[in-house]
Amino acid sequence: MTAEERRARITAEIVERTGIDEAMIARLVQAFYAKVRQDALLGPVFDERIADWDPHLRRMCAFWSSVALMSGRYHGQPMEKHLPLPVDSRHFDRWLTLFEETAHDVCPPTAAAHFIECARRVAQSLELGIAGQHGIHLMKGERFRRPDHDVFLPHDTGGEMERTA
Ligand code: HEM
Repeated sequence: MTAEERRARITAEIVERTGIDEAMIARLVQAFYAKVRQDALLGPVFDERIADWDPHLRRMCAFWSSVALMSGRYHGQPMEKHLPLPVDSRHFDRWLTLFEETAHDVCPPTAAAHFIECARRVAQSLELGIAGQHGIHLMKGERFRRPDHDVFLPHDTGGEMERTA
């Protein structure tokens, strides 16, 4: 079996088990970013960088198709895009909360669980990468927290650049 055939087989298995298809991905992406754009913590971080949302949403559909269905549709470098962002564990927690809410609203339970598992994995690796760029090697269970003057926050919440368990 070729690598392409193996990938097609894995995709077919995920589709059969979860019911995820491109239409469900499009609904999830639309609903999630509608919430993100309204969010006091995350909205401004995106507004600063995304002028035209249509290409971003198309990229995010391709990304989720690649991650959730192993379709190979996305060709990009998310880590590079996230390293310069003024974010820390607070933003990742909020991102995941909104994503999980949306997945449960938009998808059947098995599909939601699959998306959420993938999202947690990618979020963790992005947070590890961002911490690493600041010279902090996060150990298992540790989180990346920056001083507030170095991070976008809608209001003052306190904190130093540190690891937190
Ligand atoms: C702290 C939470 C997050 C924030 C504030 C954030 C913000 C952003 C922003 C502003 C961009 C556009 C960057 C640009 O075009 O210059 C972006 C792109 C992207 N984000 Fe995030 N993000 C977060 C978490 C995540 C997570 C957890 C994932 C995956 C599960 C993710 C996946 C992506 C992808 C795939 C892109 C497109 C990269 C490309 O252009 O190819 N993000 N994000």
